[in-house]
Amino acid sequence: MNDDDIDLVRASLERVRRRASHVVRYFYAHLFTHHPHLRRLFPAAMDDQYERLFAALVHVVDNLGHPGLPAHLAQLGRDHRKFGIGDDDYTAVGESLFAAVRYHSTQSWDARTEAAWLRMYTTTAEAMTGGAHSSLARNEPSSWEATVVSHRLHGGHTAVVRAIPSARYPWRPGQYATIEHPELPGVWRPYSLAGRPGRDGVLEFHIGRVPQGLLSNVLCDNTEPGHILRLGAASGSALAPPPGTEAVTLIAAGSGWAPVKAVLDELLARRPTPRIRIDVVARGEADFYDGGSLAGLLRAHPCLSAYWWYEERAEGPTRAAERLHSNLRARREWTGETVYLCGPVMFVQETTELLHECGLPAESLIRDPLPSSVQQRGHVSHAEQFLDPRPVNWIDPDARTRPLDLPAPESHSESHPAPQPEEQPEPVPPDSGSWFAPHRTAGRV
Ligand SMILES: NC(=O)C1=CN([C@@H]2O[C@H](COP(=O)(O)OP(=O)(O)OC[C@H]3O[C@@H](n4cnc5c(N)ncnc54)[C@H](O)[C@@H]3O)[C@@H](O)[C@H]2O)C=CC1
Repeated sequence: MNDDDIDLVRASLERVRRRASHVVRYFYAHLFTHHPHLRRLFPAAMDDQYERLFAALVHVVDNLGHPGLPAHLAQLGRDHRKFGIGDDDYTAVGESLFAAVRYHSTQSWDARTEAAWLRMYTTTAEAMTGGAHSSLARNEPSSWEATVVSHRLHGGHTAVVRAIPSARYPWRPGQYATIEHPELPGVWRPYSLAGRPGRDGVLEFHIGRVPQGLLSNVLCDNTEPGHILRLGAASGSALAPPPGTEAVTLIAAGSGWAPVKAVLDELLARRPTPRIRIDVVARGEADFYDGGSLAGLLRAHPCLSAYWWYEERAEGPTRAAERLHSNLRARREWTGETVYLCGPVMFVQETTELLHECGLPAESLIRDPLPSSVQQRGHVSHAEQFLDPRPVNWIDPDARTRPLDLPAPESHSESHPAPQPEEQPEPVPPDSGSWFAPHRTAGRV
């Protein structure tokens, strides 16, 4: 497809974007009417699926022409083998997609637009089926069964689940796996792989509870050793900093610690080992659920220093992040440093902006690998978000409205001294009260 095609498809999608929820409902109605056998591939409750489909479509269209898109689609096709879909099903999906966009485009749909959509969809489907065929040629399973060997729930909100797959499960630090639980057939969600690949074959996942969430809450509350989960192929980029990196800062908030832990394990196995600083942001002092394993690593590796940032009682939920940000701002030297960052979407975005302001080059920042379809929970227009605001994913909604009357910012640490910036950090501005604004909604898995 050429640049004209890309422009036509983007313009056409932009026109139907504000009616996203109608488009996806029409799409599924069309698909299930004409191909009823495909209904079994989807969960019983489809609400979340509506958002995910449109977000995935927007993600592809936004990235048309990007050199990384074919590899991403091939990986998606490999992962879609877990649904048991064949090449013909891609044709069926394409027909329903065109029908849905055409129906909602009314007068703006013409022969040129249709031809551009056809070329876009054919290229996309070929890249996905190509990925599925190569995976089949390598004799990979279409999905893996994994038996839960341990389950620990921390602070009532984050579970560390360890499971052993029935066959070798290839993955690299920074990647994620989609999981299906027997209690929720057809509901798949991605979770980062933590720990080190290959050591004992056991896979580790950190699952945060999500208000009104489905799979995350079942994995927190109704999962125990012996349960069998199903996993899709490991996906996403392998994100460890390049070999030869001398200084690395790893920043994790909440269960964003999972991929950071995997990257950390890989870095610690390197010789020479880089100098590593870790900043962990958590809701409260007791809420860093994996402190025990980090404390062990700190004792064993002198190249490592770690800092805990957490909210005090009665503080707003972004105060720990603000204190970390003041500290990052006060750190003068970013040359030669590689930073890996993972956590709630808004936290990642704000920290990214701050690091760039501090002079960290864009290429030195490695960010959360989760695809935007997962992070953004639906790429809808501002108007639609305003009319249908998403819940803010915070465990204690009242905490957001408490007045903030706080002492000067300070940092907290365990095992190692608190970071002492050379200069006083800038005072933290009072909470602007914008926590409820729709654009600040944090995405969750
Ligand atoms: N579980 C996993 O495998 C992975 C999870 N993630 C993401 O990490 C996040 C972790 O969620 P939880 O553990 O529930 O984290 P959380 O909700 O407990 O947040 C952790 C900390 O991040 C800061 N924070 C939260 N929202 C913020 C905001 N809007 N602005 C500034 N700072 C904010 C707060 O200081 C908070 O203490 C989720 O969004 C998830 O999508 C990312 C990659 C992997």
